[in-house]
Amino acid sequence: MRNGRYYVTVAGNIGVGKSTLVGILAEEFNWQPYYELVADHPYLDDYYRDRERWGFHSQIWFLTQRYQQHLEIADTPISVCQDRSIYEDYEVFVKGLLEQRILSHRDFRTYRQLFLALVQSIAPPTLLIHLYASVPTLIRRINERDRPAERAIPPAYLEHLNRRYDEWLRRFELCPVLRIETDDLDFAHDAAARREVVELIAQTLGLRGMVQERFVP
Ligand SMILES: Nc1ncnc2c1ncn2[C@@H]1O[C@H](COP(=O)(O)OP(=O)(O)OP(=O)(O)O)[C@@H](O)[C@H]1O
Repeated sequence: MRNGRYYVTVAGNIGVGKSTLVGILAEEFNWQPYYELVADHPYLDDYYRDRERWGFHSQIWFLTQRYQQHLEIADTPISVCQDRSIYEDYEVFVKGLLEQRILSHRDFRTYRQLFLALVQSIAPPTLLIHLYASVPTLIRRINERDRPAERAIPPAYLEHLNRRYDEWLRRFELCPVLRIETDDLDFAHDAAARREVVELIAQTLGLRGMVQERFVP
């Protein structure tokens, strides 16, 4: 806890349940939620048409939005929970684009310089929650949500992202990491699973007594 408030960030693959969990934490603990901004992305259509041409522009847009959100979080006087952090932009997505040769080494180095300069001024989270699900589960959840742009996401890409998350989080040392396996933990629809996940996070943060009180019928 920094200055008497928690900053919890939720990391994980597409459709794993990050925004669902952020909503739950905001409700349970009265924290300020911060969701991912994807609307109004001015490069997205161009990017899907020609990834090599627009990948760098698109990532700079994401980085700018995320940095602004981190500044807002730093200014928020109460505890916050965040759907994806700036670290994932670089460690999972940008490094992934380099690996897939969508981003050139030259653009990658430029991005990295900017990223490293920006993160220097950002306070690390109190806790990073890594939500994990296997690819078949991710596909089921993405289909359930049914966003047109996501219908064509190849399973191999979700697998690649799962690998990138694991590789990154093995090295991550900025704050404690709580990994939650969600294949058999449906906190979106099942009240008992929701209680279980809230309790686990509360215990991890040392909030246990407070949560138990909330559960008294
Ligand atoms: N633990 C869970 N078990 C089963 N279904 C879940 C679980 N968590 C979320 N869902 C369902 O999966 C879908 C995706 O959830 P959500 O939008 O929270 O994912 P996300 O990680 O925020 O995705 P993205 O980053 O792509 O926006 C929703 O339909 C949600 O109800």
